[in-house]
Amino acid sequence: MLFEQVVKRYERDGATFNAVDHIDLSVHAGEIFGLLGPNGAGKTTGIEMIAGLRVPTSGVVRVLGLDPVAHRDELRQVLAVQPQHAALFDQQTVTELLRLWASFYPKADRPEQVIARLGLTESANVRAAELSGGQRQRLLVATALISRPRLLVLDEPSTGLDPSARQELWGAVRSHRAGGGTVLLSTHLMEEAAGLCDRVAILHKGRVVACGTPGDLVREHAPERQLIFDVDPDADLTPLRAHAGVTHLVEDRVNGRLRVTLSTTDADALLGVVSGPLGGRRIQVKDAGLEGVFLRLTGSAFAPADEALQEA
Ligand SMILES: Nc1ncnc2c1ncn2[C@@H]1O[C@H](COP(=O)(O)OP(=O)(O)OP(=O)(O)O)[C@@H](O)[C@H]1O
Repeated sequence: MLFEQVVKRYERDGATFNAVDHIDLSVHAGEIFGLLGPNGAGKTTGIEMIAGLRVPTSGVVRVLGLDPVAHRDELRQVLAVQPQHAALFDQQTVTELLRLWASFYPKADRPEQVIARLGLTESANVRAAELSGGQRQRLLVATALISRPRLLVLDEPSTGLDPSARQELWGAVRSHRAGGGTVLLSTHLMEEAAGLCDRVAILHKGRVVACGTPGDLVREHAPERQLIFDVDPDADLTPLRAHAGVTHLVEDRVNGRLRVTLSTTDADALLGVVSGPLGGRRIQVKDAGLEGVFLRLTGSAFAPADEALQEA
């Protein structure tokens, strides 16, 4: 999947703006690629251009070598998109709907297999209208998975899923990749981006502000770590304050002890000082992680998992 200088311009209140603003992006065969960005960053607009549902204002979009607008019918055989919202035939059961979907594709998976993989077995005979939000979301993902597409595109697939359903979804995504498929997904969940995706692009106001493996992005944009520990109240913190790798240090009195929280680019060396001469106890080390990268580059926090659950 390739984007070259892609622009999508919309009109709002009589003015135009670029919801997607000169994006270059390539997703390699066999990877799980995550699109992250605050609300309104342009993720869905990008996904809809991949699906051929929106025409770029300018630039080039290629999906598996094809132009999604000109070759939509051809692409439909090898690309599947799970939209954020979709109308389903509400009177059909989960199994009936998936049988119908499977019948459109020559090499589709068996409905029972996809149902089991996404933890929908207990809902197999439930009509779509009667599914819970999370079950309906899994059914949407199932309709995309069943055709065994070369490129699977998921728009916020974890929305509304509880933690165990999320694990099942991630298992299904990984096994799609293991079977040779490529996956592009948008997400608001840090855990999903960091744990599931091989590479991620962070979008902000229609632009790609960073792209790479989660590990590389953390090393490049948020290398600091936090050390939190307790010491005796009369401990001498001068060596820590003087250390070139310490960027921030805060002291709090907690139950007669001194609680120190510091940010550092040199956690390994400082750990030696804290646990050795300084006699630090209850030492915790925290990474800024992808969350730190996101915060630094977009100015917004990732939605906490609970909030993402409530969105459904
Ligand atoms: N048809 C449209 N006409 C005008 N503006 C639009 C249209 N569709 C989307 N937008 C605007 O374009 C911007 C990007 O929207 P988009 O839905 O692509 O963002 P997103 O990153 O998917 O957001 P979210 O995380 O909230 O789903 C937003 O400001 C949105 O309001």
